[in-house]
Amino acid sequence: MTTSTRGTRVPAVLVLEDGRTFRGCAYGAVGQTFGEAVFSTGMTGYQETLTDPSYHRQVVVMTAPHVGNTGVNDEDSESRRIWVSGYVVRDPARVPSNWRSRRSLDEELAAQGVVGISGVDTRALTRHLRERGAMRVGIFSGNALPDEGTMLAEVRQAPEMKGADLAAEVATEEAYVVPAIGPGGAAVPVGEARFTVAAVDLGIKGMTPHRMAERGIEVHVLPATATVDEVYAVGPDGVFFSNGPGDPATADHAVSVMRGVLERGTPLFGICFGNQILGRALGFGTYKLTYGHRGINQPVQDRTTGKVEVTAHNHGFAVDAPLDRVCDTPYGRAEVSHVCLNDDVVEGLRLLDRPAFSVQYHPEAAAGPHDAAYLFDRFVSLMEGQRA
Ligand SMILES: NC(=O)CC[C@H](N)C(=O)O
Repeated sequence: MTTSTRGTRVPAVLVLEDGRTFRGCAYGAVGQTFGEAVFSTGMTGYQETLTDPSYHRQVVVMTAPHVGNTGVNDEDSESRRIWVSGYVVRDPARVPSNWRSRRSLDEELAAQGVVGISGVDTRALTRHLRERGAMRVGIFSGNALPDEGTMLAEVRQAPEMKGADLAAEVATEEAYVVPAIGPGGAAVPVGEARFTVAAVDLGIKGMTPHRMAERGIEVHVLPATATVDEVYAVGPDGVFFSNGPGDPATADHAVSVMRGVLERGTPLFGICFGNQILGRALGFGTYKLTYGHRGINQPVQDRTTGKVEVTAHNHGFAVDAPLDRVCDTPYGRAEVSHVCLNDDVVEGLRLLDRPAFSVQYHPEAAAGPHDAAYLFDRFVSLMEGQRA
């Protein structure tokens, strides 16, 4: 049973695995929770962040001081539920105000059993994570809290993100179809779309099939466990691998399915986890970033055009591929197509001899920015090229 903390001041404490603690008030559900502490720098889009399945098992610290101002609506969620395991804010809105708002963020977190904490100096916490790196954390709230030694011991027993295999925990169990959208916004009958795409769901966000549907693509979303035969059973013109939670080093099944697609030469597009899986399929390694990229204003350069885009990110791992040369892989030549201008992290991969590419960031970004939406058009061009 969870209760909302609205109007009350239930004490809460956040305990990092290195022993640093922050005190505040309960926000959302009262109880205790654990996860990996990460910070997001997005000033808007908290509903999309909370419902992004890639945040499964992460406690998200918002650097924007005011959160919850526009409440929660019935339209903007990226999936069926909130996935963050905990939520840390400085100064939540007391009264949400927006014409679409249906309930307050505090009520929504409580209704979904998500434990949060407010009144935290999120700037100090973010600086700490930036210096020491993402680490395990616990939030404990209630009128009778355990002593600090007990809380710290519990945090240190929680599972780490490195080595976590989480995609199957968030992905759909049943395949489903997102129909193409025709002129005037009408759904195109199944089977009559311009293109069919098999989308392997590793934690897909709702906006991704929508962005494809808008381009005349019928999207068959398949469970994370789908086999190469199941992918080809939908008769795809292209195959897509989604974003998702956890450590890409554990995604062996997805890597082997992707290799099956690369062998057949079907147009392939990957986003975020999908980019890391393409990296692995080509023989590159992946590694954990110190504190990751999360937010909606990260500068990325498309090295094929030289253009810089402002982009949405949510990743804690990255592909280890050389920036300065074209590499020979089992599937022909490959290169790093996109790079983050803040820290030179690999943000995209492109094959030169096969119709396959991927990006580490989010061209579908629902709260925006939309600078990278052209990547969906690139995927369409690859499918057109294959037909010609
Ligand atoms: N959004 C994603 O797909 C994240 C991929 C992976 N879980 C990471 O943290 O890097």
